[in-house]
Amino acid sequence: MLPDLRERLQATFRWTDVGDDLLVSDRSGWWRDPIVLGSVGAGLAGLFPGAAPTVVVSPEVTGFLLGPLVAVACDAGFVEVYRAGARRPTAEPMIWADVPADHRGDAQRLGARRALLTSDDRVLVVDDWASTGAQIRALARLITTAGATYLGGAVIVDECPAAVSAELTVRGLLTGADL
Ligand SMILES: O=P(O)(O)OC[C@H]1O[C@H](OP(=O)(O)OP(=O)(O)O)[C@H](O)[C@@H]1O
Repeated sequence: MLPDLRERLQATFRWTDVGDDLLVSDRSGWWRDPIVLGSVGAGLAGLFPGAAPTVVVSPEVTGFLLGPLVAVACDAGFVEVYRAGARRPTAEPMIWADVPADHRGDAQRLGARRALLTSDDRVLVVDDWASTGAQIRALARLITTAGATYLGGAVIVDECPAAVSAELTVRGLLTGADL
């Protein structure tokens, strides 16, 4: 299944030329494609065979689409991670982790509801893309601060430097070079 999924992810991805020699990724074709949507959850879960996560954690916004697909494939639950300032504050107590600079060079704070992660949890971070790894690094810190076990990061595209992927146990279905 995996070679077909990889090919399908490549076939349904586009770069959009926004001028000034700048290309931005258009990932919407992945979600529009029933085959990708139906198989990407199991595909990402399969990057961590035997890991048996109890919870999948993903940042908004794309992670809210992708994370639950992986959670279902793992028989795990799902916890949302919000970006500070992106919406009205969450009412429940939160646990936060700072991202000094993301792939755009912007600082961020990522937060999850404190009560949803416990020392019994084995947590898999899921996202569509890892670029510098800064957000996954912050999420790993958030998870361990909560007392839970960080298993790694499963992403569709891993374009982190190899040392960063190894440090953070990031595994991808595709590399940046595949696109
Ligand atoms: O490895 P990093 O440098 O931390 O970058 C990775 C992040 O960048 C993208 O998010 P984006 O900010 O584009 O938000 P989105 O989820 O709304 O697409 C992607 O979905 C990851 O969350």
